[in-house]
Amino acid sequence: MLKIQAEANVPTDDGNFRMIAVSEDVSDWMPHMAIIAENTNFEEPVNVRFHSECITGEVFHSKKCECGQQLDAAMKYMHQHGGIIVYLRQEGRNIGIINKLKAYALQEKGFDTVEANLKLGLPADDRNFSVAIDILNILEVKNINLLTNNPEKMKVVENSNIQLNKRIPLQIDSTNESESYLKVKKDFFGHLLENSEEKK
Ligand SMILES: Nc1nc2c(ncn2[C@@H]2O[C@H](COP(=O)(O)OP(=O)(O)OP(=O)(O)O)[C@@H](O)[C@H]2O)c(=O)[nH]1
Ligand SMILES: [Zn+2]
Repeated sequence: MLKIQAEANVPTDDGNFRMIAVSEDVSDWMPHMAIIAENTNFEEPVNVRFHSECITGEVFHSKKCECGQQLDAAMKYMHQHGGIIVYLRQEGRNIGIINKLKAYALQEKGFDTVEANLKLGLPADDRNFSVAIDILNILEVKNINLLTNNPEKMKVVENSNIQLNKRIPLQIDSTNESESYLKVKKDFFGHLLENSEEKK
């Protein structure tokens, strides 16, 4: 059963967060994390971000995707308004870093982010967000504002016991390197992304 294995307060550049490791087994070296801003008010709808791991973007600042900037923006948002980042160990839309790098190698040959996964015999997106719902239940969160552009994440909340009060967009402007990736997110996955021109 999924449970809290350990928790502690951690100061960051974006304020203080309670960092909680959640897994089924205490020997799990890659537990999911819930990080809770210190000003979070559980009596009101809680700002929540479900964030899937992306070591290339978050740690090494890859320009191929916007994951690192989304995580930074989410931390700043939670610091300002209160809220929780549920950090899910779903590297590469849950195909793992080895397969993601294999997919990147195919992307160098011209395949897009979806085609590359399929070419490897893997699903375009192998994530299941029900674990994020389980984590919110462990934290006794009942009503949320979800920071996302991904309609799949919204669907999961709508089909759960947790109330979705509203969506808060978390859009990062595209760069030359991320433009085609974000276009596939919009066209194939139906992400709620506005074009930069439309935004102006
Ligand atoms: N397989 C694969 N995964 C990728 C690629 N680029 C980024 N990712 C992964 O895509 C995932 C993006 O996760 P999120 O930012 O939580 O979610 P999202 O589906 O983009 O939805 P948002 O909530 O709108 O950001 C991470 O797990 C990344 O590692 C790629 O080219 N191939
Ligand atoms: Zn990424």
